[in-house]
Amino acid sequence: MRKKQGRLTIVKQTEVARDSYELVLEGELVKHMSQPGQFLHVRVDESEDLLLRRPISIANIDPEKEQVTMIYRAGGAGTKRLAAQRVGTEVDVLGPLGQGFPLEEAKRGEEVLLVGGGIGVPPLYYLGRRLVENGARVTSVLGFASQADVFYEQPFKQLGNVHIATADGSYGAPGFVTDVISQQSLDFDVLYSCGPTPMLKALTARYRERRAFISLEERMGCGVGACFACVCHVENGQAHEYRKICTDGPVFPVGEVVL
Ligand SMILES: Cc1cc2nc3c(=O)[nH]c(=O)nc-3n(C[C@H](O)[C@H](O)[C@H](O)COP(=O)(O)OP(=O)(O)OC[C@H]3O[C@@H](n4cnc5c(N)ncnc54)[C@H](O)[C@@H]3O)c2cc1C
Ligand code: FES
Repeated sequence: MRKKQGRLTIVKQTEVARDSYELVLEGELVKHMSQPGQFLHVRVDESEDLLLRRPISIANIDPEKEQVTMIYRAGGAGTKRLAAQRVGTEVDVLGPLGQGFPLEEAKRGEEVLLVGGGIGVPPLYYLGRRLVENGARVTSVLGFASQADVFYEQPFKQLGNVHIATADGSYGAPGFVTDVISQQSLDFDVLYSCGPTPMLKALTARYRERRAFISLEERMGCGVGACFACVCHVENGQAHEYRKICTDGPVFPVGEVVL
């Protein structure tokens, strides 16, 4: 597939939780974006010291306005630089990249469980919107470190039932998303998840035999299949069998790759 790259203009940049920003970009490149779970590779600014792009998931798309929303945590040098960019600034974006969540796996009327942790929550919002449009019934379980980190509870509530968990117990249920799933006896036809590796490992251990899909947000370099920084091994595969998270993923069927 031909690489897509363009300059998008910042039309909104708001802090939605502690050190977490909702960034809305506008421009022609957005017309190529439609698959939930794909990501954009963002050049945070034009300075020489931050040449490496940062991968950030698509959290929402408004095709009519040609706007894409991302939600990111400003944790390191690059994302902090991005958070300092103001409305009206142009940002260099490569994408959409990767293989997103398979929407067709959830049929009309089926129960879908969205399980997100921290910066893994954003791509599940656009996924949930598309699933609801397709007639699936969506329940979301969203985990955060603390109350100050919680974002997008209301938008998710518009899609269906929402359960929030915080690790320190300051909001919602105390503990992890997996605790909530057990306590509430939540079941599903299809599960989609994105979040930290320990969470994805726990879900894989439980739901290996189920219709479940996980998105990996851990390792990335070039974003386009050229550098091998994102390689992961296939479960029970030969030593030479691998997948590239950037081009084969970031979404994989549960149990396909070694976490
Ligand atoms: C497919 C994908 C989707 C993602 N979606 C989101 C999202 O929607 N919201 C969000 O907040 N974060 C997301 N991330 C994580 C985000 O890319 C990292 O938090 C970010 O790159 C860290 O950059 P930094 O400038 O804060 O840190 P720095 O420490 O300055 O980063 C240094 C280098 O390491 C890389 N790096 C560091 N941590 C990560 C990481 N966890 N994943 C990938 N590369 C990393 C950076 O890209 C950069 O090249 C996603 C990651 C991937 C792979
Ligand atoms: S990030 Fe370079 S090959 Fe995947």
